[in-house]
Amino acid sequence: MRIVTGEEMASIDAITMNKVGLPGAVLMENAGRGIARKLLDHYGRKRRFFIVIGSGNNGGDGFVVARVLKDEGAEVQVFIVPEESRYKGDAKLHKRVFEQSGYRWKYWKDIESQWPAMLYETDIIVDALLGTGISGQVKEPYASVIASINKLKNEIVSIDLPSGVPAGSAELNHEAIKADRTLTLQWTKVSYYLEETKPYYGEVDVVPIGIPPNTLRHLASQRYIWGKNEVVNSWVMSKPNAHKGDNGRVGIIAGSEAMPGAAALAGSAAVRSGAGFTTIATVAQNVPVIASHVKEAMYTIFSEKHGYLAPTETELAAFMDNKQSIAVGPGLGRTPALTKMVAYLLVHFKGVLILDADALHCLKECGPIVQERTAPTVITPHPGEMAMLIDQSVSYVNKNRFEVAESYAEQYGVYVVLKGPNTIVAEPSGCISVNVTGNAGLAKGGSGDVLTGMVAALVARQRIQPALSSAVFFHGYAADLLAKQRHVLATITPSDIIEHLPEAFSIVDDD
Ligand SMILES: NC(=O)C1=CN([C@@H]2O[C@H](COP(=O)(O)OP(=O)(O)OC[C@H]3O[C@@H](n4cnc5c(N)ncnc54)[C@H](OP(=O)(O)O)[C@@H]3O)[C@@H](O)[C@H]2O)[C@@H](O)CC1
Ligand SMILES: [K+]
Repeated sequence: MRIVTGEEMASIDAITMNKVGLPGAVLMENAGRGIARKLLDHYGRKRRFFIVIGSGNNGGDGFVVARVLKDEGAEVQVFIVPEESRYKGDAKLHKRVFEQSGYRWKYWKDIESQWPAMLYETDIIVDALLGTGISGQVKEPYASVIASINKLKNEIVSIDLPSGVPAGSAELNHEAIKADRTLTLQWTKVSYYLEETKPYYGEVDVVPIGIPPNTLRHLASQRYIWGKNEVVNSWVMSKPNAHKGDNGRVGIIAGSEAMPGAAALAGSAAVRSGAGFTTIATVAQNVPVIASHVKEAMYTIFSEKHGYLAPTETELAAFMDNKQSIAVGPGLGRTPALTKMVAYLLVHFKGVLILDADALHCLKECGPIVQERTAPTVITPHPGEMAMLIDQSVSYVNKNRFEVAESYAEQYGVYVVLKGPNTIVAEPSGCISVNVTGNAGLAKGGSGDVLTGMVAALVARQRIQPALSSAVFFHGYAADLLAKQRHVLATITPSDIIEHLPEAFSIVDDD
């Protein structure tokens, strides 16, 4: 499933109309009919609908919804916001079809003074004011209509997107509809995955409108949702007679005297995610503690300085040998020795190198080496670490997650796993996949260490892009399974996530 901006949606609509030959009025009929069907299925015919309609094609969808609901016997009141003369094209056509079906609309401005009272007698407000065609700040009279609707307690369902919310960005410094549900057309929009705009959408459901998949080849951007189907379809099963070497040799360089837990979590997650051999490199005094938690791993003791790892090149060279992937970062602390270690691994390690947590802070100094590296490099920053890497604020990163991840991946030739709600995986090619699993239970120290271990295990035995996106999926999916069982998100711990990985992985039935 693709994720699009308003401009992209408009260009695919235009290609469908002009090159494929499917008229816009048919797409609008499909859209309105699909939405009406969802409304009837969800709320039933006995509910009272109040549809507010704007002047563009989103309003045109509203006329189709109103007609189909009325045809089905539902109680529907229809109000238009602009002057009647503003309608043109497909919206004008469907306004006429609505009228010629024997149905009537009223002007919003004529009922404005009584409408809060009218709405007490209404169950559901359908918002067909503005869609993907909005530009700039919401103007009057739309701004006042939106503000009035938001004050009510009625259930609000938006068509395509909540009116006022831009489709492709989080630029929102004006009033926008706060929907309970959004029935979005054909594909979800970028702003649904951005922290600032997501809450406006409420629950989201996708309504196909009959755009042929073939038209997608005209889309330059490649943003996808990575869901259960993608995980299952891309998963490479272990051979029935596999031996442990076939399942990947994974190295985890993690932990310092004060932070043994990060190494235990990352190592344990790698083991639970199916790594054939997991070797944890850490400081000597940590080994008994970590080994009591991760019995299946092997241990390498690196030289240290004041309780922090400071391996020699010989130690690093020996550790790299035979490994398909190495993750470095969790619990290491930011030391000059870490920068040297990261630089050495970037140059000499020929497998997949995953840089996380403290190791990310070395990247700014190692930029040119990263660009020269031919083996895959993966970085797993949270928004704060991403902001540090590009010298921007966290809020800038949150508002521009897609662009930030994509441009860093392309510039440095790395795979960026930008964490947060709806974690993004950006490939150096510009392809982006977005995760839809996970919940607030993951917002805890240690949760990132678990993901790092999972990533290290999966990239060692699967193709890199599906491995990254699927690791993120399983991490969130385990949290969702826990949420279903316990309901209290705050009580979910990273160790619980690791324990629930077998259940999460069961969707790929890898036995
Ligand atoms: N055939 C198709 O293409 C299909 C499209 N589809 C549907 O169409 C939607 C996109 O339609 P669209 O492009 O007509 O834009 P849309 O969001 O309805 O509104 C644009 C109008 O709003 C106004 N306006 C703009 N900015 C404003 C502002 N800041 N503040 C206030 N008003 C503002 C401006 O009106 P004006 O002021 O010029 O009267 C402008 O004309 C899409 O989301 C989907 O629902 C589906 O039916 C499938 C087929
Ligand atoms: K809308």
